[in-house]
Amino acid sequence: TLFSNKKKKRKKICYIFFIVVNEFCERFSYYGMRAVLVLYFRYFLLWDDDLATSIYHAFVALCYLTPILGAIIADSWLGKFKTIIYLSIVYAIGQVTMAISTIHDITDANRDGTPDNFTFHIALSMLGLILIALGTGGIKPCVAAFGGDQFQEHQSRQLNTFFSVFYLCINAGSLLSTLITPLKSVASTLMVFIAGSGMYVKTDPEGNIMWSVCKCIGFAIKNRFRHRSSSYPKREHWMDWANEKYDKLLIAQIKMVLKVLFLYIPLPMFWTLFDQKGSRWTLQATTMSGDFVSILISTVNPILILTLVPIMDRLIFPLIQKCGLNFSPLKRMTVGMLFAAMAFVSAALVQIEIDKTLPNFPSSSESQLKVVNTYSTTLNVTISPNEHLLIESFGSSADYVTFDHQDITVSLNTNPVITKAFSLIKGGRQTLIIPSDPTVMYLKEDVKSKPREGKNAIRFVNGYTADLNITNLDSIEPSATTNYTLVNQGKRDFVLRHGEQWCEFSRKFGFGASYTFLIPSTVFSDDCESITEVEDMKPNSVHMALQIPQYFLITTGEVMFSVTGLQFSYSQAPKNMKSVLQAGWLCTNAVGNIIVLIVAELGKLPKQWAEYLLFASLLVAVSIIFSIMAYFYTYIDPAEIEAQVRKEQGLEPEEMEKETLEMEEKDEDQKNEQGVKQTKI
Ligand SMILES: CC(C)C[C@H](NC(=O)CN)C(=O)O
Repeated sequence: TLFSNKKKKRKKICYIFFIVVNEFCERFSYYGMRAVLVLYFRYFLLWDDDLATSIYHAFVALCYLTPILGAIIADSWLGKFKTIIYLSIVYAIGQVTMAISTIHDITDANRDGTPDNFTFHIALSMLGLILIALGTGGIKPCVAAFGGDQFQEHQSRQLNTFFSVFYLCINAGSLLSTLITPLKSVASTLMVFIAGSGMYVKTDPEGNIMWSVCKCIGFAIKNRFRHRSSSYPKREHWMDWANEKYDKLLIAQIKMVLKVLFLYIPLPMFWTLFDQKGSRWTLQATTMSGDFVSILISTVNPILILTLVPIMDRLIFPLIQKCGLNFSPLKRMTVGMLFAAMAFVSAALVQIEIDKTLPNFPSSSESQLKVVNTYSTTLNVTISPNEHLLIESFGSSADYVTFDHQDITVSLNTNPVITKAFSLIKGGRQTLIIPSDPTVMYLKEDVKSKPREGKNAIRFVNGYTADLNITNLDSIEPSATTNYTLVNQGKRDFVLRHGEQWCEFSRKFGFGASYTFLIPSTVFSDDCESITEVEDMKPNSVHMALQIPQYFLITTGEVMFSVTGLQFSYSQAPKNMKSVLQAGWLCTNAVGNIIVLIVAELGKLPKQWAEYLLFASLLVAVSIIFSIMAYFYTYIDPAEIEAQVRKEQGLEPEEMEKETLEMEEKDEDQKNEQGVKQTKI
């Protein structure tokens, strides 16, 4: 017996391995594609930021809505195994379609590197994304539930470990996703999953269960309405009004599912905060310093998951249990929400620090102006009505001057005095460039937000007497100013050239700054030494490491909330509705994403830190509501309830046991048979 038990255990580990590796590969493919999706929208389809982010969030929301479809197909029709196989094929077709849509040569007849027919590429990529959403979302509830199905009722500890390992694989897949192409991994996902085919415990679908559930609920509501008079005796539960027509077992199962779904109502709020990691927090990082921005953003969450899940499972939860505290799943989820709220408080504190260092940008009714002087002497600049600035040659005004009107007149104390009228841009920042011939002074528009991704915006004013060529820039005419170019952090070299003459100019950049470099007429004679710099925007000074606490808190929250939610959704579902409840759980994520979309569309509070605090407070309020709901929730053992109802229906426990035994024996025979077949092959 000992030998055969060990053998069974080893066999189980083996086929669980196929399932978790399958999840690893699938997440690998999904996150690998998702990581480059916004870039594809921005730089291939040439969409603007807003459209790219909206479509991205809509796609993510769709990926977490389609699980309902997958669950219906699995529980009512194909069974989980076949659903996973077929929808994985749809998934792979989606990835191929998406890949084809990125080949610009298909419509680039004139070979200029730009597609000629954007509509074709957009249509193809949208089709690809829909297929991917259908594939990834459709299989998601089935894989988790299918994994759970491999365990027997008494194996609840192993089941919990399975879900933790399953979650680890999700995150290991997402962590490594950038290294291997997504396409290969969909194919390997399928192969890994099929490889374990002969070993799995496959539960059969029980007819069109979803349709029966809807009909049963509809009947209960109608029947309750028909018997609304007080002369009819009350029933314990409103679903009991379906007793006249529907099987008691089905009614009991629906009650279990509805109880859990009701509990899910407040949960999207957690995901609303969680999913802002990828939007608001990423933007916050671009206003900070530190050279690990992209690495931090894409890897910190999965790395923390890989560390925290084992720590929680092996250390924290057992320790809490040893202290005699009952840290039930719903309590864990509540604490998870509170951690996410704390993460947002931490983000607000970081934001307050950042705000102290941010430039004072103009409001929508204001205009800001700075003056740069490349004239040969110091100038006294008067900006009507009462702004007087003294600006050295090849220098600038100390900071931007803010005006609440747009029409200004500028006078220079040259001989004769030069006066010129300008109209400033409302809500904009501009620089008045005074060239060597001040009569042609002109306005140049400046950046009015922090350069993206911690880059630096730089431009040059040519005070040299002839055209100049600067590395990577078009040639600049005398007295002209280039447009901004974005440069990365670190040391950058520029070569300035005019005919045979040249000199090299080096500059070390930080993060998120903006500079105007003034090139004097002596530039070649002093080997670029005399180039002066005007700091239009200071580099970021709050270090990105300050974001680590908020990532740590939200990931701790995720481990408590999400891993537990996954286990809870499986354990509280009746056998024939496991995928449906998994889908319901994933839908809370979709709704959370939709809320992010709506919030982004509605705009933000004037202060970002206030918005973070608002979200934190909302989640605390929601977690209080959830804890009250959880207090009234009684954990159930679906199998026990089903057995009890069966017993009440007259099916003797012995018969049931016999039935189960027969099924188990059948399963075992089937597996042995397949094992023999495989060995023969
Ligand atoms: C809604 C899911 C549980 C999301 C999950 N994401 C992560 O684990 C991210 N740390 C996924 O399945 O991708």
